[in-house]
Amino acid sequence: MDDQRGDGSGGLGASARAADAGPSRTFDTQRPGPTAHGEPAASSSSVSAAVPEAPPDAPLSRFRHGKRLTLERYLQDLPFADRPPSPQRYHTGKIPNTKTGDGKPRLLLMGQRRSGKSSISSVVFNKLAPSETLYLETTHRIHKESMHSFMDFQVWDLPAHIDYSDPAFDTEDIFSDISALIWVIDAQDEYYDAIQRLNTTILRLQESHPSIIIAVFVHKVDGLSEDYRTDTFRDIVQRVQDELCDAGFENAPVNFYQTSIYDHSIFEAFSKVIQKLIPELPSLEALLDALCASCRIEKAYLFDVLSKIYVATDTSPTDIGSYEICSDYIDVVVDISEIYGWERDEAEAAAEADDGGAVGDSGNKDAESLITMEKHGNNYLYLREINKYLALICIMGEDSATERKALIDYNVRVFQEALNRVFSR
Ligand SMILES: Nc1nc2c(ncn2[C@@H]2O[C@H](COP(=O)(O)OP(=O)(O)OP(=O)(O)O)[C@@H](O)[C@H]2O)c(=O)[nH]1
Repeated sequence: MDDQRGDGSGGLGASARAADAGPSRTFDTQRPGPTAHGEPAASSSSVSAAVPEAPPDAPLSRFRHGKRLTLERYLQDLPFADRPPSPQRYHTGKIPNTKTGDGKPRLLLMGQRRSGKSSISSVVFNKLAPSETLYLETTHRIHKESMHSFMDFQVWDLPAHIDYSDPAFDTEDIFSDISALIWVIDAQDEYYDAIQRLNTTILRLQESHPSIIIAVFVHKVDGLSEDYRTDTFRDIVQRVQDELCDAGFENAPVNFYQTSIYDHSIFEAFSKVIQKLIPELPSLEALLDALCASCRIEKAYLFDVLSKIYVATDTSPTDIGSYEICSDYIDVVVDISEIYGWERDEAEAAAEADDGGAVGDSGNKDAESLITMEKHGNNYLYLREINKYLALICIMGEDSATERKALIDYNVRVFQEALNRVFSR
C-alpha cells in the first residue's frame, strides 16, 4: 500500500478517532467497541431504506472552533443558510413539520418486538459488534441517539409495546418533527401483524405528515436461503402495497430494503435513507459523475467516515460488492491511522486554512487529508479525505493507471473545491 500524507495531516483516522472518542457524536459510551463485520454473509437488494446537545465545553468544541465546515454549516440549522430556489425534491432536515425548530432531521425506528430496531441503531451508530446484540434488552422507553457528523441528525428507537395507532395516544410529539420513518420487519418471523401496523401508521401519517419519508427494512435476511429471502421480500412488498391501495393510497412512496446487521446491507440501506435527506444530492451525483468521467473511475463514493454511511455515489449502477470493498478499506485506513496518525492542533490547522484551499494547492482548507492507494485485483482503490467527516473513495478503472496519479489528484482537488462551493451556496 502506498500511503501518502498530504497537507501535514494527522490523517483520516485522527479525525475519526477524535470523533469516536466522543466529541462529535453523542453516543452511549457504555456500549462496547469496534464493529465486527464478517459474520454470515447475505446479499442485499433494494426496491425503488433526545439526546441533549453536547455542552459547549465538551470536546465537540474542538471541531466547532475556527473555520467550520461549509457543509456542516449549510446542513445544520443556521438561519441565514441560502437555500436554492428550486422546488424541494428531498427533505432538507428543515422539514415543514418542525415544531421545535431545531432543524435536525430525525429518523424513527419502529416495528414489532424483537424485530431488531435496537440492534440496527447500535451496530450502525455505536459500532456494536453484531454478535453483541444478542444481549440487548427490550426497549421500554424511547431511546434517542444523536449523530453529529457531516450532518446532524437523531435516531429514535421506539418501544414496540406502545400502540401508536391508538387515537387516544398523542403522537404529535413523536411524529411532528420526523424526517424519515424506518419500519423494521423481522423476515424470520410471522409478519402479518407487522404489516398491518405499518399500514395503519402510514395511512395515519399520510394525513397528518405527508412529507415524511418511509422506508421498510425487511430485516434479518441473513438467516434465510436465497430463494426464501426473495419470496419473503416480494410477499411483504406486495402485501404492503396492496393493502395501502385497498385503503385508497395508491403508489405509496415507500421504499423497501433487505437488511441484516451481519453484513453491509444495513449500512447501505441507511445510506439510501440518509441520502433522501440531502437536498444537494443531485449536485453531488453530478460532480461525482464528472470526476468519474475525467479520471476513468469505475465507482466513486463519498463516505461519512464515522458511520460508514455513504452520502452520495455516482449514477452508475451500484452493487453491494463495491460498497463493501470501499467500506472495508475505510476501516483499514482508520485502523492504520489509529496507530500512525497524529492530531493536528488548531493553530496549525488554521494556518493551513489561510494558506491553502486554492485549486491545485496542496493546502486543504477544511480538513486533514490523506491519500492512500492499494492494488486490489486489477483495480486499485483511491481514498482522499475531503473534510473532517467525509472521504472520497474510488474504485479506479483498469485503464486508469497509477502513473496518472498526479492528474487524478488534481481532479480530486477540483472536485473538493466544487463540493465546498455547492455547500457554501
Ligand atoms: N439473525 C439476525 N438477528 C438479528 C439481526 N438484527 C437483530 N437480530 C437479533 O434480534 C434480536 C432482537 O433484537 P433487538 O435489537 O433487541 O430488537 P428490538 O426490535 O429492539 O426489540 P424490542 O426492544 O423488544 O422492541 C437480538 O437477539 C438480535 O441479536 C439480524 O440482522 N440478523
